[in-house]
Amino acid sequence: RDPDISMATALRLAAVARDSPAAVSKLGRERASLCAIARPGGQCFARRGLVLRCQSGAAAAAATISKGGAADGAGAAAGFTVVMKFGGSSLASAARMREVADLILSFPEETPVVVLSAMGKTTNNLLLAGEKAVSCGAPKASEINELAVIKKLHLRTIDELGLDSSIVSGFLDELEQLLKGVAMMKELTLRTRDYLVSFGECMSTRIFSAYLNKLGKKARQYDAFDLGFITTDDFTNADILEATYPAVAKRLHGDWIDDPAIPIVTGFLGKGWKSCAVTTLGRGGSDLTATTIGKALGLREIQVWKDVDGVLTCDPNIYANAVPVPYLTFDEAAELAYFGAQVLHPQSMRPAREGGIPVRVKNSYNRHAPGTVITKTRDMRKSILTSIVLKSNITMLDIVSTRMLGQYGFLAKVFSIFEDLGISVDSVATSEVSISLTLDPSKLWSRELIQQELDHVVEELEKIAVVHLLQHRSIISLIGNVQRSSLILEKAFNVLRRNGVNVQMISQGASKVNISLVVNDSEAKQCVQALHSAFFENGFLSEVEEADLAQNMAPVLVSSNGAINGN
Ligand SMILES: Nc1ncnc2c1ncn2[C@@H]1O[C@H](COP(=O)(O)OP(=O)(O)O)[C@@H](O)[C@H]1O
Ligand SMILES: N[C@@H](CC(=O)OP(=O)(O)O)C(=O)O
Repeated sequence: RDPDISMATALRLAAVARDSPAAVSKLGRERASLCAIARPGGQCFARRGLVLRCQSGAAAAAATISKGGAADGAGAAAGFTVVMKFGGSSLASAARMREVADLILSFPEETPVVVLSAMGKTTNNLLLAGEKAVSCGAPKASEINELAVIKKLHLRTIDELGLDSSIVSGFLDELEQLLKGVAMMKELTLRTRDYLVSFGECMSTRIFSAYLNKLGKKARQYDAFDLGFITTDDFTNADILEATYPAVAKRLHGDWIDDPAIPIVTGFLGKGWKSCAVTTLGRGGSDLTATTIGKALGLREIQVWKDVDGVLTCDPNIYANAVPVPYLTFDEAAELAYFGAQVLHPQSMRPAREGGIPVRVKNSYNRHAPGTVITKTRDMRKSILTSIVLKSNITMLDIVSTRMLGQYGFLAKVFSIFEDLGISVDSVATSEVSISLTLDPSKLWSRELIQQELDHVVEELEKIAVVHLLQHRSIISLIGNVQRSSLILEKAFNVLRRNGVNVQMISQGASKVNISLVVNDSEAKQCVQALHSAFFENGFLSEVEEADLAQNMAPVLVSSNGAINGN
């Protein structure tokens, strides 16, 4: 009976009224009013500055619901409930687009914002086409095989969905012109590369939006760079800036009020704040687009639909016995992604964590599988090891001080060299006179001159240390419960010793959920398989659970007279 509540509060109440009627059953007529507010029409009045007065029957107490309200109510205010993101694997053909449309329409109770990646392997093909254009010469640019593959896929999809080819023909012509331009210039800058790959998402979203409209479900296409996604100007790996959240909320919300239609947004893309050019958020960046929209609109849930039954205990391409992990925390998911699990973009958990919005990883090929739910906290009591991640082809540096500098002078100097060269370090293990570390391959891969760069790092470090550069190494990351680290390490080293594998570096933070082990590339896959069978397939986890249970019960016996005896 609050006489004056904000729209955001009203919407939260409305959501409770709609989603859990039992919790508000005593409200009777008020519940009906609240449910009405949850409908798009109800919310529009308040958003436009009009005031809703909720009269409660005989009691005549009224609640005034006025515009007010924080950004966290914006999405709900416009009626949006979830973000549904579909990756390239979910959108590889016309048949898959039909499936995805059917999937979205199978949730009539939801009003989604849809985020799409490029169709199938289009991003890879665009990148390959760009690289070929650099060296093929302008007359040959039109004949690049990947260009033909991209044209064929999009035109066939359009045809099979019964749409008009004009939806993509302009993009395909411009793409060919762009490749000719690259061929003429004989160079592909990072900025041009981002513009080039943006064609994938620009076309997939236009096709899908037209298809939904054809089915009679009103949809509206958005290019993220026009929607308000403002980023740094770090082409190929841009960061989303704070201004994005209110801008995206305002635009989606305003458009919905004027003319409700399901937004179909390009994933992966943004607009550089200085250059105003198209930027991309790093490979797999559509996950980040989805979580950013989820936070901007304060939605109930962010769904990322993939081609696997959720986040699995390891990469199914490395080991087919991988099984889904039902629950993860944002920290675990971020660590997993950062250390190489392709299933999620490394930065994508940040907006979801900040907005406190659950992320659900689902399989668009198996929609009834429960998937993985990622939240801020989860019950860790039974958790030991959650997932094993492999990051291959990394470079390790073994740096031993020549003792020219004191201990902290040495560490400071080593890290300042990496800072000067703009190279990120992944994992570190250190003693008083030596440091072993691994370098972030994604930072190196995005550059052309990897070997020269590494030589330069070594040259700089050799001024103060003896340096061994060790290539073709892999990091195996054990993502698990930090409280059980001794148990995880005991088991892991047992397995590795039995397999004759020598661990070359180990790194574990104090509070982190990740233990990283460095081994040779050549033995890494076999290690992951052996570790997976030992932890997940041989009843180990249930054995530990039983042992824990026995241990917790054994020491404390309650006698019949109620006295407690330690044992
Ligand atoms: N731990 C893991 N759990 C699930 N999938 C993983 C894992 N590690 C790697 N993958 C790979 O990630 C793929 C899904 O991610 P991605 O290709 O980015 O999907 P999408 O393109 O649909 O967004 C899976 O097909 C699988 O091969
Ligand atoms: N199409 C981009 C962005 C993306 O997120 O793709 P996917 O959702 O298919 O991983 C890429 O391939 O990197």
